[in-house]
Amino acid sequence: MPHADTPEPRSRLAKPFDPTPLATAVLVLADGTVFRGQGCGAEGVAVGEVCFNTAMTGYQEILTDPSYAGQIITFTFPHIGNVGVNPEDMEAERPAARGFVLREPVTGPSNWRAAQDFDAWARGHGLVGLSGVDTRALTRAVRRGAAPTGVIAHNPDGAFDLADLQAQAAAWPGLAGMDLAQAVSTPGEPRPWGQGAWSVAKGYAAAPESGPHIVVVDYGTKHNILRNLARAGARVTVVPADTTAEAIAALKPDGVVLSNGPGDPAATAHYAVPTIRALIHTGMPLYGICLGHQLLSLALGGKTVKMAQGHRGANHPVKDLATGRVDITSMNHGFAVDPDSLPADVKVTQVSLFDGSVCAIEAEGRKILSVQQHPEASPGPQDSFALFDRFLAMVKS
Ligand SMILES: NC(=O)CC[C@H](N)C(=O)O
Repeated sequence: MPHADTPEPRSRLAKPFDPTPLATAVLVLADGTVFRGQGCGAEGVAVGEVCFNTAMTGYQEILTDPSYAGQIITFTFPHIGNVGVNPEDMEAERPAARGFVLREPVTGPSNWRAAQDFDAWARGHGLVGLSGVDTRALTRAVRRGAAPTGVIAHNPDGAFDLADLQAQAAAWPGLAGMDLAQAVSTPGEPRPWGQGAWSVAKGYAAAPESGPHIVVVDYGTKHNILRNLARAGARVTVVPADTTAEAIAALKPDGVVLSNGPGDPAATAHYAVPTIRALIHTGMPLYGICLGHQLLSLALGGKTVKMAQGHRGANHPVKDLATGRVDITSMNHGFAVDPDSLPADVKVTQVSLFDGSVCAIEAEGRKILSVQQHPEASPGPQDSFALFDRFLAMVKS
């Protein structure tokens, strides 16, 4: 009971969190927890691993990062939509994420770069969304449940069979053991980056036609990795995830980049590791980013594990063990390299200051650059771009 002298709440903040009578979307976790809110983006049902990203900017880049295949992304930053969406900020042709969860209704765009409204864009891409959720409570539930499975259902009529949605969530197998790289990889033949309709038509600077030739094995590469390689002076060719070492060698690369990508690295290993091992054997300079770093570690004899808490955000401090320098990085991973599994000639060179997990490795006597972070993701905003130049210097040395 309130005290008789308690003043009436005056501010808007004192209103109940979700006063809307009809929930037009729900998120149901496998354990039966239900979050109600307002639907946005596409109507329909989407199932996947529920994760959260703490970045304050870059929602379009996050939603179009192919590494999010099979996932529902909770944005802990409340204002999503304020800069709209535009063709230059796509990290892939289309989003691979399953859906998204927001605190506030989608904010209308107010930015000179905005080409489209976020809500309409999400609808057009079939991304099922939910707003009006207490994302702090959901984030805590995700942390407690170690990446739970969930189902988002968006139906303007507000009719939901919660038991059925929970059953769908419970039946989803989870990301552990799932190979998703092939599903998002470049299909078909090797493609030059920076020439032709794929990139120039979008207004990206053309890649140089000379310079070191870098082959990117596309396990779900973000376009900004390709742009950064081109910026650093490389001629770039993108090949499908299951390309053999012989087919890569036939392209006569000066170095090979193993890209980021979705799913469980151990499930992708059966076709990726033989290729990477053969490349290591030839002495080819290799640069592994995120999933690529995990696959490189597997190829060197290590193991990967599913993390209790994934890392997704733009302010993840990483310490270099040799120099003591700390970089603020962008991260997006739910698996990590097990440091105890690495053979004696492979050293951990960088660790996360959040949980001590492996952030970079070095292999004795080999031209290998291998990082868990996303150096192309502009966290600082340019702190990590130098890694691309470092790789090209390694290629030329
Ligand atoms: N961004 C990535 O490449 C992610 C790698 C891997 N799918 C993970 O979740 O750990």
